[in-house]
Amino acid sequence: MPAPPALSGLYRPSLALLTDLYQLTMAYGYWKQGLHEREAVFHLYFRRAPFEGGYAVAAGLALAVDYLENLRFTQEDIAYLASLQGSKNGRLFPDDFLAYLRDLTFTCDVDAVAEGTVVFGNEPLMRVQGPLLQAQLVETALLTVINFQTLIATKAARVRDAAGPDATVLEFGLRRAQGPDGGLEATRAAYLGGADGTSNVLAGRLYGIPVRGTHAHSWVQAFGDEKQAFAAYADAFPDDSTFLVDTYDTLDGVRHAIEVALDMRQNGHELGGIRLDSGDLAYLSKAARELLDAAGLPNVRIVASNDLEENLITSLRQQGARIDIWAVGTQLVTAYNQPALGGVYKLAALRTADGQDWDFTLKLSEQQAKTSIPGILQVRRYLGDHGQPRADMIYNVAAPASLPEAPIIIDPADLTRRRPVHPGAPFRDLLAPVLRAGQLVQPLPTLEESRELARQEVTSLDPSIRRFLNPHVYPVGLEQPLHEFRTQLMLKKRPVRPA
Ligand SMILES: Nc1ncnc2c1ncn2[C@@H]1O[C@H](COP(=O)(O)OP(=O)(O)OP(=O)(O)O)[C@@H](O)[C@H]1O
Ligand SMILES: O=P(O)(O)OC[C@H]1O[C@H](OP(=O)(O)OP(=O)(O)O)[C@H](O)[C@@H]1O
Ligand SMILES: O=C(O)c1cccnc1
Repeated sequence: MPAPPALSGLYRPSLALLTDLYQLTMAYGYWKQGLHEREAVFHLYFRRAPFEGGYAVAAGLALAVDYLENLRFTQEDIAYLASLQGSKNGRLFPDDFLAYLRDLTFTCDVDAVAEGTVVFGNEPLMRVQGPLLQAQLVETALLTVINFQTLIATKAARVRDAAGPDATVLEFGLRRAQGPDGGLEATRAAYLGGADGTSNVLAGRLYGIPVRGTHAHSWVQAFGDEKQAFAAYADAFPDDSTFLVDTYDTLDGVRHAIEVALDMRQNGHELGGIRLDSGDLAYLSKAARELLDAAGLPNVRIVASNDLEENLITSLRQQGARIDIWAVGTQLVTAYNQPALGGVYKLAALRTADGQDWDFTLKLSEQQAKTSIPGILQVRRYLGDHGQPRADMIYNVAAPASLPEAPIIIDPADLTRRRPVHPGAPFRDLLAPVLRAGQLVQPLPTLEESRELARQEVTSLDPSIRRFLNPHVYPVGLEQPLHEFRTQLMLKKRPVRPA
């Protein structure tokens, strides 16, 4: 089944109004000042990996591109904007500006990190270069898409890592997600990050994600007794049954499942699995495994659910739990322990008025870590002998200085953290052309391909970076000349006040 990234068509033909009002008021202001065509460069990045983890998995590019390619203000959008009143009872936007918006299409260049790539704080996941009005206008939608996708893909990668490569991870979160769109898009990101399937049927239909499921407690309650309920389910799905065994007493439930499984076998069918949804999952899974094995049912798989997340899965595995399938809902789709990724979108360069040169721009902050990075940025990833990421260097592609053989990278938040890059180390640049003048350069990877990339990328990371507790900080830094340039700019912009 084809898997279209269907964000734009999902709710309405246009998502042009999926923005904060200030993007539109700034757009009008730029247009009025004649600045709307001035070439600008923005970068999208986050400052800290989520969940106090050592990395994030970049996700959402296909959805972002779908939004950008379909960015049009429809007649209805324009009519709505025309209806907005300013506080003096006049129209907020005049007709000539709305006529300009009506004809607007997205013509910027976009360079981005491929979905599934592991990424770290401060490095751009996306660079948007083009007319100031357009590059600014898309900020909010790009952030809402990339922040959420990257957050959930990262959570899923952690769950997958905890479950181990041989286990199956299912995402069961729709009912407790942040609304219909939160549920749908979380499923996409969870699959990209490492889940194997979902209970979410619309996500299956839209994104081609395998759909899986068992049955609810209500199914058992609806029948006179548990065994009867299992038999009825097996009657409906003789080759696709997983029985939920904990409605009354889990181990009694396992015994009833075994009785029905043996009856099924008489008719040439095999029970697929049982699901445990409460109690001590380590103890119960071991006890259930013993009962199933003793009954000659070693292939019946044990599914566990109940507020699972990566730390609990790690603990259950350490306790020797015999769980084959981890069904993870709420904690995954809501990113329960960190419900937002703080990705930002910052202006970093603007053409000079004569169009010949660049003004590199900076947003200062009281905290050095929050001061933005000026330039037209690229990320160079240096690799170890086995292709494993060793260090990332952010550099300015518009600065003519040639990169030395063994550059020094400097932590943007702490200039005392400097690190030479191993001379001659292999590298690759992470930001690749995606759109040129608003047109797709080449087809994007499929969701399956991005998922496979995420798996390879996460497993290529050193375990010290992957661990959940106090992970090792992966080195990310500015190339020395960029660091020096940024420092000069910071000093220039920060006024010296008398003591
Ligand atoms: N062996 C274990 N070690 C650590 N945590 C466990 C273990 N077994 C289960 N848990 C987790 O403990 C939490 C509490 O589970 P428990 O079934 O006791 O309570 P509950 O969720 O309130 O039950 P119910 O779903 O029946 O209301 C759940 O998140 C569950 O996944
Ligand atoms: O715990 P989560 O990780 O969010 O996983 C999803 C949960 O949703 C279901 O419970 P619910 O009580 O809604 O329905 P049920 O009667 O089918 O168990 C399921 O049994 C899981 O416990
Ligand atoms: O199929 C299931 O078992 C399921 C689906 C969603 C939520 N909880 C369980």
